[in-house]
Amino acid sequence: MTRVADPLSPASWPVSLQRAFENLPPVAWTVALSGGLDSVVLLHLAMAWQQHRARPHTLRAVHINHGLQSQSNAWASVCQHICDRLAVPLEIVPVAVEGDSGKGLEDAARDARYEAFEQNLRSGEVLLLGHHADDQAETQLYRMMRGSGLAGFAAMPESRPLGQAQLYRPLLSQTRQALAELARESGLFWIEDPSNANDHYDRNYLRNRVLPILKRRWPDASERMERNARHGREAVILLNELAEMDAACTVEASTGDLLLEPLLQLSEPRQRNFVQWWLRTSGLPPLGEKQLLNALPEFLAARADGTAEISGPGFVIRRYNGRAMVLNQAVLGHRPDSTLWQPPGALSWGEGQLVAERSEGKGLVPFEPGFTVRSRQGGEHIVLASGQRQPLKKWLQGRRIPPWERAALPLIWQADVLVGIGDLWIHPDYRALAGQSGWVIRWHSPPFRARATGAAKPLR
Ligand SMILES: Nc1ncnc2c1ncn2[C@@H]1O[C@H](COP(=O)(O)OP(=O)(O)OP(=O)(O)O)[C@@H](O)[C@H]1O
Repeated sequence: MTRVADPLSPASWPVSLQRAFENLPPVAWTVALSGGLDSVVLLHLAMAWQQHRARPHTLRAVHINHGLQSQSNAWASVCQHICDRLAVPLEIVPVAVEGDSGKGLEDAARDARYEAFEQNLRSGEVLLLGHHADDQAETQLYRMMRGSGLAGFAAMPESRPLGQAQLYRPLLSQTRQALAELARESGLFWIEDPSNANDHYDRNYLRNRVLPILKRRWPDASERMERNARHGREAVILLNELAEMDAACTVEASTGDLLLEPLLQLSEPRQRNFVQWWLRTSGLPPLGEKQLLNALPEFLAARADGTAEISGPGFVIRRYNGRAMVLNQAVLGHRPDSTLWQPPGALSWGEGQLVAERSEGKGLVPFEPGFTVRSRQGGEHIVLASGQRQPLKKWLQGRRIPPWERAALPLIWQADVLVGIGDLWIHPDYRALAGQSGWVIRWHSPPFRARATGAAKPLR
């Protein structure tokens, strides 16, 4: 960096840094302050920028105290001291990190931190993080070693939504060395995290051992990798746009199910890209490598009414009637025991519910002492309006009701006569007539389609 008198003055910043700050929305900024070099520099730069621009919007800082190290409270005090000197309000947020969540302490702490950021920020606010080019290179290498695919290669975006707020990383184009020089020249102080020296952790190993080797050969390795990451991010955007275009002809608007015929017209890589996008936008985890390469082609090529399925955590993809649908594993295969039911009132039936309301001239004629509700056993018949009998199986097939929904349907019996099926059918001889009151039945079917439990995790 070429410096004029004050190294913190925006006039002496490299153009890339000026541009990054220029691009930040002119709203309230919150700096995520860990007390380490990157975020301490970031806080001073943000302050200098605001003074330089004479912008009236507010600046504050937030420190997340994970309470994981003996010095955690000392870190919080240092952050407080730095902010007091700058007259920047600081909020210290303690979080509980669950070490036994199976993710590893580092990942659990990171998840807790981002959750705390999200809760701490108000709508329209901007959170600034101190990630720099070396963090980006480290993240890219780390994800590449985990085999995270193109999204991993794309590493961290410059900005992304964070709940109702927006997260930005204005230092991504700066190296750690440049930030350290600036901090030293400006007489800033910060804390070195002792755990950064522990090469047992993958990220530290990459930072302390691997990146220095790469930089000896290619001094600008971090900048090159950030360039690659940017290409990766653009490729991710383009692939998402392609999937959105494919969705126009392969997703049934009313149900969100996949239409198999148009999907099969796409090339195999495009099918894979689309299916992953489809799952992600439904808030579900993407398929693993083996499922994507082996199970998916088998599933797509299977007989339309075959038993092919692909399972994921909590969901299963099945096909029926030329469509693929994502089903909620928890509600499949329920066959409740036979139950006596005396309307009015509701009857819980497996994961669904039967409700009866009295009405004039409509619904099922009332019976004392009520009905018996049973699951399908096989071999049942229904009576059509013409008086003809028809096997229930054939009738259900004709209405294109998928097998798992058939199994969950409540069959309503009066003695040994099948008088109703959920709210789909009533025996013609048992319909209430004009002047007669009857039970109008509503069947709230179980939530078969898997719904998102939360939005898909974005790139960090
Ligand atoms: N305890 C913390 N409180 C507030 N902000 C933090 C804290 N830890 C990290 N940050 C923010 O995150 C930035 C990156 O920190 P760091 O490099 O330690 O993260 P990381 O461990 O690589 O994880 P990730 O990059 O996923 O956040 C910091 O510059 C700072 O802005």
